Amino acid sequence: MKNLRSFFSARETPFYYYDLELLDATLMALSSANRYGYHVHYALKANNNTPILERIKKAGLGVDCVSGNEVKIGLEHGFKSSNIVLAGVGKTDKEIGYAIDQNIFSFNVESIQELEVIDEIAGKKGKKANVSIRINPAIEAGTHHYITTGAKGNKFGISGEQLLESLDLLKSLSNVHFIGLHYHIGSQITDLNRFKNLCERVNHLQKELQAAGFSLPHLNVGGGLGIDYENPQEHPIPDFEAYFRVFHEHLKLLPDQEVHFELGRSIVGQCGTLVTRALYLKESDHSNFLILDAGMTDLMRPALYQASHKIVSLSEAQNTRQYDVVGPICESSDAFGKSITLPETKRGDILMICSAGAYGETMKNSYNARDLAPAYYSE
Ligand SMILES: Cc1ncc(COP(=O)(O)O)c(C=O)c1O
Ligand SMILES: N[C@@H](CCCC[NH3+])C(=O)O
Repeated sequence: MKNLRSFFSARETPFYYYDLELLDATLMALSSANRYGYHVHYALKANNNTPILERIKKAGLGVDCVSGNEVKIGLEHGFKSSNIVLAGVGKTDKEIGYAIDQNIFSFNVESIQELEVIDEIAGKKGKKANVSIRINPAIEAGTHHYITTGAKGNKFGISGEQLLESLDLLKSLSNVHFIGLHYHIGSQITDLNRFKNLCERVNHLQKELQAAGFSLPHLNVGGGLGIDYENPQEHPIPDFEAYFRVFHEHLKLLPDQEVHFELGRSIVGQCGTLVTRALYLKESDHSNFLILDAGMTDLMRPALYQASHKIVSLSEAQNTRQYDVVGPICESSDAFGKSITLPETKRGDILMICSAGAYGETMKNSYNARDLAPAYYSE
């Protein structure tokens, strides 16, 4: 911590700091837990910084993208097009055309109309596009409702029934190759039973598809494994062993069927920290405010999902106090936590907002004409 304190103190705040050794250790743990030959695609939306992507590529992962630009970033960082999947409910014709030109591994198709558009665009190019159909299994992920994606009423994918009703159409489209099913039920899922429920839904639909004469070579079960935001120091690496075991034990695979995952947060979440300084302290009748120079423009998750990130103070004070920790943005939702116990803090003290590696920088913005926080790395 001593070295970090001087590294942090010498720099203008706020900024992101990444522990690349922790990222490497996380990638090692992921790879040793994957004893089943699963294909893991990194969800690039979680963090697309070059040093991070370089390590992920070196570890042999593919990428999961949600826009043409993300496909481009993946390719520019050396990921093979045969290891790239593209999801998204609103793919534009331009993005579809680009991904077809790049020969990506598969489109994760989110509506019947999109399927027809991909078929048409591929036909014009004289190509055949691989497609997996994204299924909304209508199960609860037990996470904040803004980050469930496979529950009733979510915009993602189509129902299993809709797929079964569309099989004749699928057979009739000559420019798409129906290779698999795709699922992703949500993010920051800590109850592994939710994934067991997913496996049961997958098994059920696979049985119906087989009865209809479809044996698909690929199954993509998405990502969503959560991290420990409360105790990041105690649990810096998620339990990938237990996670993969759920799928190994509960998925009923067809002979030679390949399984794909799309993990984001669990790979990069814990290696990133938002480093900030105390700007002002202000007591009112109701609150004791600690006003930071980092805010919701740097890390949006607390304002958007009432998410809580552990705050660590580098103050050396012995006594503690409770603070309402807020940012400088002109929004009352710009707060990192209420009644947080911290060492007594004074203007200029450095604080770390932990577990900010995933959906931190990729969601940062310049509202209030703010500067974008830069990134530094442990190497
Ligand atoms: C389609 C898709 N795949 C994968 C992910 C990655 O999720 P996570 O970062 O929770 O692993 C997301 C984000 O929720 C997603 O929307
Ligand atoms: N952005 C969300 C996760 C959603 C990912 C995309 N479906 C978060 O910060 O937790």
